[in-house]
Amino acid sequence: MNAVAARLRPMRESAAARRSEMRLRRRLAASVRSAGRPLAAAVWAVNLARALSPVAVGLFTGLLVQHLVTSPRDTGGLTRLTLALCVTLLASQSAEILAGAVKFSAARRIDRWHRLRLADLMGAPSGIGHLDDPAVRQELDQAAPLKGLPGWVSYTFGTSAVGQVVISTRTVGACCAALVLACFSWPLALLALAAAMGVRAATGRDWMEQHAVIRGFAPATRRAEYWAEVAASSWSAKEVRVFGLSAWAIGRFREVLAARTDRVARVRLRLLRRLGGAVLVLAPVAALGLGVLAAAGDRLPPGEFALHLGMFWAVLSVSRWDADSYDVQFAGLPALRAVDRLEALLADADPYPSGGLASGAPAAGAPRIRFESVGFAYPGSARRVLDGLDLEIEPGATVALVGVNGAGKSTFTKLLTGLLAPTTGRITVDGVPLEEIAPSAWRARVSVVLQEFVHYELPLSDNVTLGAPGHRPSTEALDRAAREAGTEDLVAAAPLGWETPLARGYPHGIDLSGGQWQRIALARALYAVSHGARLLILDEPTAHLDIRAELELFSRIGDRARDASVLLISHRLATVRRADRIVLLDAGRVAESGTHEELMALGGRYAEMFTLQARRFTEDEADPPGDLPFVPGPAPEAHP
Ligand SMILES: Nc1ncnc2c1ncn2[C@@H]1O[C@H](COP(=O)(O)OP(=O)(O)OP(=O)(O)O)[C@@H](O)[C@H]1O
Repeated sequence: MNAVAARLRPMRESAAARRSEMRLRRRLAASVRSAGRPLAAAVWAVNLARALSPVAVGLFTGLLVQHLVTSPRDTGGLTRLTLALCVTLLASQSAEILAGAVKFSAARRIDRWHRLRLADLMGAPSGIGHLDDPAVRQELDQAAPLKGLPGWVSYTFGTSAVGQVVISTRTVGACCAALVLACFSWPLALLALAAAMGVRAATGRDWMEQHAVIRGFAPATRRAEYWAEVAASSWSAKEVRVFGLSAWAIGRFREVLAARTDRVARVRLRLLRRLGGAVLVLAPVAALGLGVLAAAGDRLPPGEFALHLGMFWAVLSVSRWDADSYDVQFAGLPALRAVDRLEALLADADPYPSGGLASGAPAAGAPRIRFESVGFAYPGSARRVLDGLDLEIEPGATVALVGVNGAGKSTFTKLLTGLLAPTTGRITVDGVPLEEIAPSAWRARVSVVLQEFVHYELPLSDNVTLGAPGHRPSTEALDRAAREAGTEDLVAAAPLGWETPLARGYPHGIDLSGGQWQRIALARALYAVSHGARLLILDEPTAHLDIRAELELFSRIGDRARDASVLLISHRLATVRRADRIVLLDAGRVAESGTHEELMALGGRYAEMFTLQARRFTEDEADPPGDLPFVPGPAPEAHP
């Protein structure tokens, strides 16, 4: 009994897999609705017309031949049948031409809908942990097949959804043709269907193998295309010329392409020999032989024989493996499977799943923040970037966080903003655990200049007011932020003032230097402070500025920073020396903490790093590192 069950299991599994694939195919075809009703209806109608036209052509051809043989003098009947055949052929050609245009428009709209669906999915969690999760990235790549295989075919979710409609309607057409055939001969109808399915299965394996070969080359092709881009792009032009990289980069591109073409050609030849010869030639010939034999034996009148032939070819159309089959197999179905897996993965991706359910919003003033034994490891990594970290940021204080590259300073800011949740320990704001505060409420209290701040290709004003998107933009606040961040000259000189687009591609658009972009990011953060943010996080806020510009900038923003607690991260120790407290991060925890004077007196790592930097400045005869006036002042007693 068990042996029988064991034998049946693979069959049951493959039947279940087929049923699941059919469900996915139905979902794929149904997603054509996202192109809008009229366009979706057009996709179905045009493709149905394409699929049924071989049946109609076969029918009218058979009738015409029969009429020619039986009533050659009936010119009226012959004319009507000829006209019907011509109209059918014309309709068939028109449907072919229309199909391309309809597919293009529908696929674009479906792609837009699909992209928004993925953006909604990825944007739903309030944190960013899932963005770094390799499993999520892999599913996202699979779910968004917008590029296809590099340098080979280009398919998208939209083209594969329309492709599924093409395949479904083609199957309907083939079944209609088989039904017509069955009216005359059931065996022939069955033989034609079997031949069609056999050819499809055999050539399907051929396509799969070819796809596997091309996929195997994908990483090399991607690299080669990157080199071709390096050789010909404006962003790389200077280095390419100075280093003389052009010929080398193009040579790499050619090498990979030649190797790939050679491999694919060999696979295709081998497969064609093995499969093509046997299946593509023998099966149709064998099936057609039946009809020919029947005709030769006078059992089929010529008209019916012509109809048989037409129907036979119509049935065989379902055996075709073309771009649509390819799209569905390698883009549409994998994308839908990946969307399902992505939904499951992201269902519990919120760093604080219960965020905002409890008492909630922090008080209005500068917050008191405590990190209590906080540990953190990135997903997929065993290394604890933070390990038992205890730290308090008092209301209105300026705390500087220093440490070597990779010490975990930026990770600290991600935890502080609730983008990531601690693996162990907890963070509290005014005594309330961060997981009990709604992410949106907490983030309205926080303003940041991140190391990798965003260059928005938007007007200058939007680049600043995005710091407080919930507030009506005010010119007064804009001008103040510009003054404090030192961008007022930039705004005055810009061709359209605040409305100047910060991108070259737009009319009157301008491009900014690294330092100017950094000032814009600062203006954005200060604009947020003037709209209620009470924790200002500055992660290397002046990395692109020279030391004089930095000095001048900090003297300007010192006053503004008085309204908020400030967390300042910088490798320039001269920048941080006037902070209320300097915290040195090492091995995932606070190694040293105190004022500049206290830490220098301690003679530990901070003192060593500061002395090293000071010596370098002295040797370079550059500005001494001692006097940057970043002095937000003592913590106020109470905050309105
Ligand atoms: N998304 C991530 N996934 C996995 N590991 C990460 C990720 N981001 C950072 N890390 C690792 O965490 C450690 C701390 O990185 P972090 O960026 O917080 O350091 P940092 O002190 O800000 O460094 P730097 O001074 O260079 O900016 C590094 O070892 C880094 O490789």
